[in-house]
Amino acid sequence: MSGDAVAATEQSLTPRPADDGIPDSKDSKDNSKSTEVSKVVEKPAADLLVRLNDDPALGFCVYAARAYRRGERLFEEGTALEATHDAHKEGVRNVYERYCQLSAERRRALHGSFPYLAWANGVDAQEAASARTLVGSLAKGLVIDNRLTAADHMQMRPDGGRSVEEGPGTPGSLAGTPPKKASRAKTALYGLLKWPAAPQDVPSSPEEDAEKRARTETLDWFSRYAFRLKPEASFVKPGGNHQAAVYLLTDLINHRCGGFQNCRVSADVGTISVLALRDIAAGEEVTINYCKDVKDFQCMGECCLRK
Ligand SMILES: C[S@@+](CC[C@H](N)C(=O)[O-])C[C@H]1O[C@@H](n2cnc3c(N)ncnc32)[C@H](O)[C@@H]1O
Repeated sequence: MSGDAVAATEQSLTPRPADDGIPDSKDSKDNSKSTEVSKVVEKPAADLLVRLNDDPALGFCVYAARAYRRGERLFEEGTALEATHDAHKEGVRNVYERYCQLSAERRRALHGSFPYLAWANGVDAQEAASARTLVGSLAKGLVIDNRLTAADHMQMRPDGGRSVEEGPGTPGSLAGTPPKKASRAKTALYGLLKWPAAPQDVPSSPEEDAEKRARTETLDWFSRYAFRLKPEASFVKPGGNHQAAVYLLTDLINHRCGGFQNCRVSADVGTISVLALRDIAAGEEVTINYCKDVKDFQCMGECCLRK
């Protein structure tokens, strides 16, 4: 993968306009019914486990639960949210609208993977953590470790340094400390991204304030996590607007500098795969290289800590 947050995928994608890639409960055979989630999780870890790292700075980490051979696919998953997202054109960004159009179940799954998104949209932290099992039930061929409690979850995701202007209990406010959000080097690509400031002289209701914040933060979250899809795979032809997408699990894979990563991503119609670049041992952390030339990003992987 190249680039920071919204990185171009290695292969062309053909987006599915009416579908964000996660199978609906009704059309999946195996599948996303929450009653079956525990069965899936109880099985021996066939493919992959997601666990929290002990290091609070890194947040989620993805670990291989068995050995993989070079070239082998670790897992594949559908797109969790796809949107039109062009850094230069405010009018064509539809991230928040696409998020709101998702079914409640799909939004819940996103909250499970992305506590920051949950916070931005006023979702209770415990509720967001409990939704993590959905990641396992919606993504294909994945086994998710759901043994961690919501408390563990929040301990591992401390305040990312953002202040909450309104205190708990204020009407329309989002109580609590926002979970840390990713700050990949994608900011270089989407540095121009700024939601227009609200006019100061127009009084707004608490509800309007809450929605304004949800819009701003949802867009910010997306710009940091989304993979930018190649132009030829966009709804709009090359030279037009950019499509970008987030994935429930692939987005939780941490970075290692060039030569130290053990995987790469490869995108196909509505899905993304994670492929082993070399043999991977059971228990090893799955890593990718976010970008060849990562700026404004202090790598805390062993590749840099050893230096
Ligand atoms: C795409 S997310 C990866 C999943 C992330 N651990 C999480 O819980 O959301 C990218 C973020 O993870 C953290 N991260 C990943 N790899 C890192 C590394 N090598 N050094 C420092 N931070 C890293 C940074 O906060 C980065 O902004």
